[in-house]
Amino acid sequence: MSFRIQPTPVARPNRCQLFGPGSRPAIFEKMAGSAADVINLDLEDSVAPSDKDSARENVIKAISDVDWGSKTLSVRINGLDSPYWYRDVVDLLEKGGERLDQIMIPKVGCAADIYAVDALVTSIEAAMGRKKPIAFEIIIESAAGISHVEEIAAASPRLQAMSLGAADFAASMGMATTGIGGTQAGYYMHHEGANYWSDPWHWAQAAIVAACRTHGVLPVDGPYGDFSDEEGFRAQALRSATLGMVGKWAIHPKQVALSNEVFTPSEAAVTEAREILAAMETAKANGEGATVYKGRLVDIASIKQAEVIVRQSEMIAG
Ligand SMILES: CC(=O)SCCNC(=O)CCNC(=O)[C@H](O)C(C)(C)COP(=O)(O)OP(=O)(O)OC[C@H]1O[C@@H](n2cnc3c(N)ncnc32)[C@H](O)[C@@H]1OP(=O)(O)O
Ligand SMILES: O=CC(=O)O
Ligand SMILES: [Mg+2]
Repeated sequence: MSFRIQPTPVARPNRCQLFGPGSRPAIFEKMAGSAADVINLDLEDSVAPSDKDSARENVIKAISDVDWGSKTLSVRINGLDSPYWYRDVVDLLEKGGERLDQIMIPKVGCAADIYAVDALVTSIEAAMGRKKPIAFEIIIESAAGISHVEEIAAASPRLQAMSLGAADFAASMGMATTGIGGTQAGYYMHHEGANYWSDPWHWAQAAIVAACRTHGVLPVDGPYGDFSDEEGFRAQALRSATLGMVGKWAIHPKQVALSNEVFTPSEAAVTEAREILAAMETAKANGEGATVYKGRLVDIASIKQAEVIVRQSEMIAG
């Protein structure tokens, strides 16, 4: 326990982040017309080195030319280990216009990475007289990133969201897989003749959720590469939601509805949460801190659990 109140993350829907390569401007309108809450135009790993400059130009033009509606508009810049990132930041801030909400910093390994981008962004914003400060989101996708996840979550007041990037994470950790997220064939327990698959992403997700919740940042699950496997995506997303994450990336339009469905509290869940709140109101009126709801204990902690679901549902409904 701590006397400090846990900070509340920004109140905006983040159920699905739809990605698209900045080198593929033909899909930008389709992305804008999707049901994703967040759009991520990518300058990083879905863009070939030879296309980096033209992709940046496409993205800068699309920020103002495309009608993004009320979506959160984010651009993933290149990593700090590349020769491209500073030009991404300078051009996005100088030429991108006020519609851009956020930049995503990939492969963050320590708090100083965020400090470096923050310093550059802060200086350009001041020079340009930008009215709306740019928010940050980052990806934890390396051994260094997960090792320093808590200092990273605390690194800047600009930081709104943090994602687990399963592909680069697996590579950095030396994991024996080419799968991007989801069940991994080799990760199972064997007991009395049967195999039981476990979740190799669980510990990293739990570390991200804890760091994010400590510092008021939205925890988000990253990509699920096999976009033909809807049930695999749903299972991964359900595990993430159960663990405290608020949304997931879509790397194909097929995944948007699935993600929205999983990360929107169901009517049944909201009804039950409201009934628990009502039961606790009655308990309070009777001078009790604990009572019974559907044959199980509910107490003052149950109010906070139920409020998580009701608040999420109300925020999504607007
Ligand atoms: C590990 C990471 O870093 S993940 C994040 C970076 N990666 C990305 O951004 C990749 C994003 N996704 C893509 O580039 C593409 O979806 C691909 C390459 C996976 C598949 O592209 P395609 O072969 O065109 O897919 P497919 O033929 O199934 O597309 C179906 C329709 O959806 C459209 N579409 C495809 N991808 C997207 C997208 N990301 N956003 C919006 N629309 C899309 C296609 O244009 C096509 O539209 P149409 O029916 O009007 O012709
Ligand atoms: O950037 C995302 C990842 O999975 O790597
Ligand atoms: Mg990556």
